[in-house]
Amino acid sequence: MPLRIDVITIFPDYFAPLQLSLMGKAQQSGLVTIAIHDLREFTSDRHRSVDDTPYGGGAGMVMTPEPWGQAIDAVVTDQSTLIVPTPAGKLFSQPVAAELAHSTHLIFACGRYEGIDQRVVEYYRPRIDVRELSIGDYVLAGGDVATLAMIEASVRLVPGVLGNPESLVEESHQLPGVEYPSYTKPPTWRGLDVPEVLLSGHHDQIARWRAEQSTIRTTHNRPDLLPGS
Ligand SMILES: CN1CCC[C@H](Cn2ccc3ccc(-c4n[nH]c(N)c4C#N)cc32)C1
Repeated sequence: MPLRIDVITIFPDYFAPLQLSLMGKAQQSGLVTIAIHDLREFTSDRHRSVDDTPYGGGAGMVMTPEPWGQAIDAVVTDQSTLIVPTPAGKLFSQPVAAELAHSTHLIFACGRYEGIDQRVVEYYRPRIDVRELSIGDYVLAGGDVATLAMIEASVRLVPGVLGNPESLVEESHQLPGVEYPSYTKPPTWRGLDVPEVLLSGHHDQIARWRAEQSTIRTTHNRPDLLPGS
């Protein structure tokens, strides 16, 4: 059963990249089906409006609930998971990507303006799995880029999508922390040599060096990922 993904957005063109590279191949292979829906197709006024002023005042506009209700109702099943990208959401992570990769049906609601009327989440929460997710502690202009990131991170984990499953095995055995540095030909580039141990053929020494490099990089760049931190 392929993973089905429905994306609802006011900027369908944002998702053209999903036809390229790994995501495109995953769709061609039938492992994943991705459909993009223009929210404005679900409006009923001649201006095809999707936003209005916020109750309680405040800057900006809020996306009105009815177009979202119409659009989600058009694709939802009892197997659906509704993903709502928002800076207020739980942090998206590799374990979450792995969960989504094993879902049956994902619906991404890409908000804009100041976000989507909260009653959309409240309406679907008793009916299906609803997840408000954030891709990081910075503010984007909408949920579209976050949706692209979450789709790519999740779909690459769908069995059969990655040509070489070995890379997933290596990734899953990744020490707590960041990856070691990678090198390829030429052995010397602009006077800079590849670390000798990588040319030695001594796999135990290479594994030890890579683990050391991962720890050094994690300590410098991401001490929060160190064990016991
Ligand atoms: C000034 N306002 C503040 C609230 C959000 C407004 C823009 N916006 C509207 C919809 C929407 C969806 C996601 C995100 C977002 N930002 N950062 C992340 N990690 C996200 C994720 N996932 C941002 C969004 C801008």
